[in-house]
Amino acid sequence: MSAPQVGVHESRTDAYLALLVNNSSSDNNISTSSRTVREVSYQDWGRSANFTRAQGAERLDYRLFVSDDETEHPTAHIVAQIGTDGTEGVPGFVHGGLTSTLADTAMGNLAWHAGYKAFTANLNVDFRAPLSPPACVVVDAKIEKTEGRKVYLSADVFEVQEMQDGTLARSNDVVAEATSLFIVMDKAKETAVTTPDTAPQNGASTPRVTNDDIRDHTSTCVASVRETLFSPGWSTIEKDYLKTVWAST
Ligand SMILES: CCCCCCCCCCCCCC(=O)SCCNC(=O)CCNC(=O)[C@H](O)C(C)(C)COP(=O)(O)OP(=O)(O)OC[C@H]1O[C@@H](n2cnc3c(N)ncnc32)[C@H](O)[C@@H]1OP(=O)(O)O
Repeated sequence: MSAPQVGVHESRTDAYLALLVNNSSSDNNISTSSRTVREVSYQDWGRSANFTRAQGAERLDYRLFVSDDETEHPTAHIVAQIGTDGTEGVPGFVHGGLTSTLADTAMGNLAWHAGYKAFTANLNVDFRAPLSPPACVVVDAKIEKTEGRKVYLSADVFEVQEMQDGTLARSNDVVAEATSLFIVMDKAKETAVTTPDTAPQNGASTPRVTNDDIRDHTSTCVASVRETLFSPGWSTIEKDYLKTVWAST
């Protein structure tokens, strides 16, 4: 397994990633220290015009991980920051479509990485608690079952909260619960799917978030979370967790 390709959010999102491992519980079997995950790099898609990547630090940024072990039950995980620019539905609250998109993205990618070239045919989302931007969330997706061309998946969205002592923790209260049915495409449709090599180049005009973008971020809440994540303490913890999560590091 090759080392993860780290992006500009290395310090922050790797700290979030630690939460995937740190907050294991009996009812959440994906977050065990024995599970290895690998990051699905933005680079893996070349410059494809991926909708969720056409955002910015003030809107949405995330990293995607899929389990990399030889398991019958692969999982996918997203750690995301939802900014304050254009992310609201009801004023003051994150648009449910954005939350749904993150769930769909985690489930869709899981399906594809498990070998199912499939479309979302049906997506159900129960919004359990409101989310206020800026927010940090973790999405955990898994495959429930498959029947012929049908792939049934589920995803839970949890908020990452900053504790009084400045540490981060994943809330046990779910923000949203999603279920979906993906249908493996028939051969005719398969030929229409652009691969990273042939994808349109319009992604080239999509600016990647830079460290300057992050530093320029003016939201006090996000700034506070960011400060925590960039702190030296987190760097140490991050390395320890990376050793656990990525066997090769
Ligand atoms: C290199 C790595 C790249 C990785 C990239 C990862 C990208 C990840 C992207 C991230 C995520 C983003 C993801 C995205 O954005 S996917 C994009 C958004 N989704 C779409 O555009 C899908 C649009 N719909 C269609 O194309 C067709 O309707 C599909 C393909 C879904 C089925 O049409 P098709 O003609 O092929 O199939 P069929 O009609 O013969 O039906 C077959 C069976 O399925 C059952 N059925 C059908 N629909 C439904 C339904 N709604 N509820 C319940 N059941 C349904 C149907 O009854 C039948 O069952 P049965 O009679 O056999 O029992």
